[in-house]
Amino acid sequence: MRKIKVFDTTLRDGEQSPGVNLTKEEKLAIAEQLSMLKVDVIEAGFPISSQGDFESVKTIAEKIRDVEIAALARANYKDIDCAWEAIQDAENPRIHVFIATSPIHMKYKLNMTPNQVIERAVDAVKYASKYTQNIEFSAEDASRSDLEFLYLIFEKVIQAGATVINVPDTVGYAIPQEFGTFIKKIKENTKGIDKVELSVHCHNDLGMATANTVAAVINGADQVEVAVNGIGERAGNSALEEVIMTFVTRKDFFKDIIVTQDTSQIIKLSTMVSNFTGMPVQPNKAIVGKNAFAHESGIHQDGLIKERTTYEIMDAKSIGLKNNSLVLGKHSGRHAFKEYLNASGYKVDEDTFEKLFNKFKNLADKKKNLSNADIDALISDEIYKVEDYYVLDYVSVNTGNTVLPTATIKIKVGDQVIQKAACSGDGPIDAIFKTINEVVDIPSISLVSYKIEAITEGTDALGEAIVKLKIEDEIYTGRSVESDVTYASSLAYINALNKYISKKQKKVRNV
Ligand SMILES: CC(=O)SCCNC(=O)CCNC(=O)[C@H](O)C(C)(C)COP(=O)(O)OP(=O)(O)OC[C@H]1O[C@@H](n2cnc3c(N)ncnc32)[C@H](O)[C@@H]1OP(=O)(O)O
Ligand SMILES: CC(C)C(=O)C(=O)O
Repeated sequence: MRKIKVFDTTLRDGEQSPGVNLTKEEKLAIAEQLSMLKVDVIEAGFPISSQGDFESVKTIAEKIRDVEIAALARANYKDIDCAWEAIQDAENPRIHVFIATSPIHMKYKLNMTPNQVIERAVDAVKYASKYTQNIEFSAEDASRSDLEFLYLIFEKVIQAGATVINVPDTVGYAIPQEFGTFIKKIKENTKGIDKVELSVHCHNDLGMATANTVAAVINGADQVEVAVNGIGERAGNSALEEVIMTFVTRKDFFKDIIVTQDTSQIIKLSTMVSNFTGMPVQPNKAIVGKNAFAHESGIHQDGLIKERTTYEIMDAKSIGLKNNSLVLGKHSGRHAFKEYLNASGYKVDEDTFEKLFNKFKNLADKKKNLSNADIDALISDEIYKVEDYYVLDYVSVNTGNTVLPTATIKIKVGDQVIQKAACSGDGPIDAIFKTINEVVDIPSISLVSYKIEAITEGTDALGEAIVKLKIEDEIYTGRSVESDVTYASSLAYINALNKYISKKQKKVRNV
C-alpha cells in the first residue's frame, strides 16, 4: 500500500493570490483546521518575505502539533536562517529550499549558468542540513526544464542532504500524460531518488492542476502539494479537496493508495479559507462549490429520489455537508415537485397536484431565482384558496425624504367600506402594514418576513411581494405580483390575512 503525503500550501502559495493578505490569527485558525483534516505537511509561509509572515510561521510552528511545518527559502543563507528561526520549535520542521532550473528562468531571472545553479542549490541544501535532516528541494519551473539537467541537479542535492525532491509545474504548462511520463522518467533516471520522497506542485493556468497531480501520483509521486479551494499564484494551485476526493472516490482505481485525511472537515475548511481570503468559491467548483451537490433537472432529480448514486459519485456528508439538495426550477419534473410537497407536509389529490405543478412550471419559466418562499406561496394560494373576506379598495401613501410616511387605506368587507389613515411607519411599507392592522379586526398579527423582488427586467418590472404573517401561532403566506410595489405589498398582506380568516371560518363551520 502507498501513503501519499498531502502537503498544504494554502498559507504560502495560496496567500500569493493577488489581493489576499491573511492576519496571523487567520493563518493560525486555518492551520488548526488543516491539522483537524490531518494533512501531513503545512507550508506555513515564506518567513524572509516580511516580519508579519515570519511571526505567523513562528506561531504556527509553536502551536500546531502532529503535522510537519515547512517554511520556504530561496537558495541563500539569509532566507534559510530566517526560515529555520521561524520553524525551529515545530514538532517536525522542514526547510523548503528552491531555485529555478528552466533555461528561461536561469538566464533571464537568475542570470546564472546551469552549473552555477547546481552549485548554489547544493550549497544551500548543505547549509540547511546544519539545522535539520528534513529538507525539501524544489526545482522551480521544472516542467519547462531539461530532463537531463533535472536528473543531475536532483542527484547532487540528494547527495547534499535533500530528503524530498519537488517537481513544480510552476506556470501550469504541463499536460497530464506528458507530466506523468516526466515524473516516471525522473523516478527511473535520477540516482538516489528511491531514497527520498518525490513530490509535485502543479499550477492551474490551463485548468489541469489536479489532472497533472493525479497523473504524477499514478506515475510514482509520493507527495502532492495542494491548496484549499485551489487558490494560489495566478490561476491557483491544485485544489486540496479535488485531489483527496479523487483518491477517496476512485478507490477502485487507486487500490494501493491509503488516504489518512478526515474528509468531513473539507467544507468547513473551504468556507473558512473563502471567508478569510475574501475569495468566493465559484458555484460550479468541484467538491466545494454550492452547486456541487445540487440538482435541478427533472430527470436527474427523479433518478436521485429513486437512488442517490444514479447522479452522485460522492456523498455530500463525506465532505461535511449535511445533505445534497434538490433545487426546484424550470427544469424540474413531477417527481421532484411531489418530493417537495411531501417533505413540506402538504397533502394534495392528483387534480390539485397537476394544477400546482403547471402553475409551478409557469412561474419557474418567468422567474430566474425561484425560492422556497415562492413555491410555498404558490402552493398555499391553491390549497387554501380563499374567498376574499377583505378586499383592498384603495391605497395611497404619502412619502418622501422630508415627510413622515403616511398611508391611507380603504378596505371593503362585503358592502361595508372601512377607511383609515395612519401616521408614521419607518417607511411607506411599514406605514401600509400598520394601517391595515388598524383596519382589520384581527388581534396580534406579527410580520415574520417580507420580500419584494423584481421578477421581470427594466424600471417597469413586475414586483412580486411575499409576506409571511404569524397569527395565533400559525404562519400565513400572502403573495401578489404588480408593477406598483406598494400596491403589490398591500395585496400580499391582505392575501395572508384572508387565508387566516378562511381557515378560521372553516374551523367554525366544522364545529
Ligand atoms: C514560484 C514561487 O511561488 S516562488 C515564491 C514567490 N513568493 C514570493 O515572492 C513572496 C513574496 N516576496 C517578497 O516579499 C520579496 O520578493 C522577497 C522578500 C522574497 C525578496 O525581495 P527582494 O530582495 O527585494 O528581491 P526581489 O523580489 O525584487 O527579486 C528577487 C531576487 O531573488 C533572486 N531569486 C529568485 N529566486 C531565487 C532563488 N530561488 N534562490 C536565490 N535567489 C533567487 C532573484 O534573482 C532576485 O535577485 P537579484 O536582486 O539579484 O536580481
Ligand atoms: C516554490 C515552488 C514550489 C513554487 O511555488 C512553484 O514553483 O510554483
